Amino acid sequence: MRHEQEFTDLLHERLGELRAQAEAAVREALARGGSGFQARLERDVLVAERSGLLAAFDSGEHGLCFGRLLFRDGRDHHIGRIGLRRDDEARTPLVVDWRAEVARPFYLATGHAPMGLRRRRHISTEGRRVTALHDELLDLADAERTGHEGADADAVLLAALDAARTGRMHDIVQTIQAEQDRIIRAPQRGVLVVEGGPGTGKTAVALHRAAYLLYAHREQLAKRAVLIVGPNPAFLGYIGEVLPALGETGVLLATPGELFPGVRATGTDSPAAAAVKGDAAMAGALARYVADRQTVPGPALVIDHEDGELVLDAAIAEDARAYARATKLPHNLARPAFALHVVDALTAQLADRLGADPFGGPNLLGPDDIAQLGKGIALSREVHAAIEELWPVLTPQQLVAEFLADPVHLPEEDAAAIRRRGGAWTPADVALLDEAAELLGEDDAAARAAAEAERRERVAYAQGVLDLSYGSRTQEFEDLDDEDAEVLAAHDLIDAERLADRHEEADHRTAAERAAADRTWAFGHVIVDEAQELSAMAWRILMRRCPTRSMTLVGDPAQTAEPGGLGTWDAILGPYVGDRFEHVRLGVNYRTPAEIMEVAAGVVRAVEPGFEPPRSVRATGVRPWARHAADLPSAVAAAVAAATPEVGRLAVIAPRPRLGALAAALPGASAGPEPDLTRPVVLLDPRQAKGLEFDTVIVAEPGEFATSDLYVALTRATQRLGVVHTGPLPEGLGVLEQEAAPAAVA
Ligand SMILES: Nc1ncnc2c1ncn2[C@@H]1O[C@H](COP(=O)(O)OP(=O)(O)OP(=O)(O)O)[C@@H](O)[C@H]1O
Repeated sequence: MRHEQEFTDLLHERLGELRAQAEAAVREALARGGSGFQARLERDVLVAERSGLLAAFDSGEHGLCFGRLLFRDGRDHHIGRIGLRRDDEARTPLVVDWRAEVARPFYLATGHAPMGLRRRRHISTEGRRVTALHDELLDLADAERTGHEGADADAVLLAALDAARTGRMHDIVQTIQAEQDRIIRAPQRGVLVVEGGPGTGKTAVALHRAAYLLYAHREQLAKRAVLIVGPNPAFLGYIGEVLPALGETGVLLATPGELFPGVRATGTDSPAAAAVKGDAAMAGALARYVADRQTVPGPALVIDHEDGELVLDAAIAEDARAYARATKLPHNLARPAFALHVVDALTAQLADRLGADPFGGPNLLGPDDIAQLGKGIALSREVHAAIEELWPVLTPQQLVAEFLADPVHLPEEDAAAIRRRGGAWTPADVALLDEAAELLGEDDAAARAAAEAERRERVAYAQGVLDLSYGSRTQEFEDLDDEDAEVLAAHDLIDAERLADRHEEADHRTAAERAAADRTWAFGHVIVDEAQELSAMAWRILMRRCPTRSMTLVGDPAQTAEPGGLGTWDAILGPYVGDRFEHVRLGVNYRTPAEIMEVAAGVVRAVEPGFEPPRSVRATGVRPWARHAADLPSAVAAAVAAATPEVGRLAVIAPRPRLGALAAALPGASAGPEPDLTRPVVLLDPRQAKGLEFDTVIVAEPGEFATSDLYVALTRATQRLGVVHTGPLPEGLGVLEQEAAPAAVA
């Protein structure tokens, strides 16, 4: 213990030195000022690079070193959240980044396959203090004893699983399991589907995979950024601290409704409307709708022009339209071809009339005269108005709003489900907007200008960095040392492409920030959580954002609830990659104790007899309970009062129509569209509860849940589950022990 404490102290000392160096470099660069493009560029590069280092050092504050590998050949490595090296000539590693290849035995070695290990040590810390050691002997011939050899190698894992929840997901670098490690480090290329039941660590694995890929392919991914798509804002808040805690910031977190820059999808669709809008048929309907806007006049348009009347008839418009469509360009980009053709035709018409030889000879106008006529026509406001009428310039917003007001090319029933005049955009509309933007060839100029204006308003980045380093001084840094110099030096480096893009005004934004403002951004890797929920139309957006198809898709078909959800992975991926995707399964549930999982599985088995849930890694001996009540809100309030733990979090999960009454009965609970999950009591509907977890869960009126929603709700608890109902219990929950109401209410 003393030795590991001394070593930890040394690491924190080194981290402090490195932090001080990075801060000094930033401050010096900013003070240097300098004018001119080159000077500013250099300063930017340095500031960005050092700020990346500072972020990594910050992440090393807690649990900097959590493991040690002692090899049979004498090698001895400490493993940490980030890597640090000594300040000697050889830059000797002090602690190795958990993602480095040499750290792998920490996660994979077993007694059967020790990978050269003699001993594996788990080091538990609180702040800078080493609190416990757990040694596993992998070489039984090893006679050395430290007194920390554990009979139970899973003690560290079980302690993590039992810990009270905080409303924020934590990283699992200390306890990644072998099956998870293989997924985290799977090759970057291609589509990897990770499937598993509730609590099998799909989300945790996806996030650690992002961290791993950013480490292993730093140069490429710092440039292109990683996109992580999650089902709702509360979920993104829940997972948002994991990657920063691992020192990674090159990631954009978004819901599918946030993928169209400049649009905030605050509206909601009925399930029927969401299903129609999510269907792949929508792409065809929109394409035909755009084609409808490329019109030919019924009666010819007669245009007043200074040199005489011009007649734009159906024949001219049809020819021009065929010509423009043949370019295969999107609508707005093909319009100049249409306009050109119309202007040429009208010019020929005018020239025929003005230059006609009364004696029947060839036209009297020369090429220059005709060119002059053409110029006049091309500049004519009336001609422009006629072209605009036949082939208007369209924005995605305008097109989709008009389409929704009067949907066409759909069966009447579908059209009726989505018909809407005005109102806020919904998440399902975002997929339509993106589709429209593709069809129209909108160049995003407006969105870019808006993003740029926002950027200018922000406090200067460089000043922000300085403030950050000063601000954090008050917290007294642990001295961390900087790991693998090569890793950290490459951290967040500004890439050549970005430099080349620079104009007079430097662009301080990270790749992730720039990606957020750019509809056409191609991400280096895309991770989709709760992937089973996405509609065919939402997949179209994601595939456009990831032309390399380097993707990790995470989901559980048994938890599918969205009406537009697609079902099988073959159906989802077939149109994009055929059958060329990897499919892996996680089978151990780390969240839900066996007692609760058994009940949840029973609910699914009632409709799907052969259903096999993931195996719970632990049992708590605490049985879930049910309570029949006359009045739901007061019974739930009493159950919450009786169950709220001193530490940890409690969630009440109820059908959406019940939330209002329950919120009134639970004044202390956080509720609404974006609840604060760090509060002791949270009130959610089952969709909001997706992906989250709480120490205690109370499910209200389970008879009103759809089966998949109920399965989600029942599997959110890490410790205790209760059910309060006024109506009958759904099949499968009858096994619950009925409990009397708490004394105060009874
Ligand atoms: N190797 C591990 N060590 C420690 N904790 C783990 C490990 N794997 C998973 N967990 C924990 O188990 C819980 C469930 O993980 P996670 O949320 O990633 O599961 P999931 O498969 O996404 O679940 P769901 O489908 O229900 O959303 C989390 O608290 C996570 O931190």
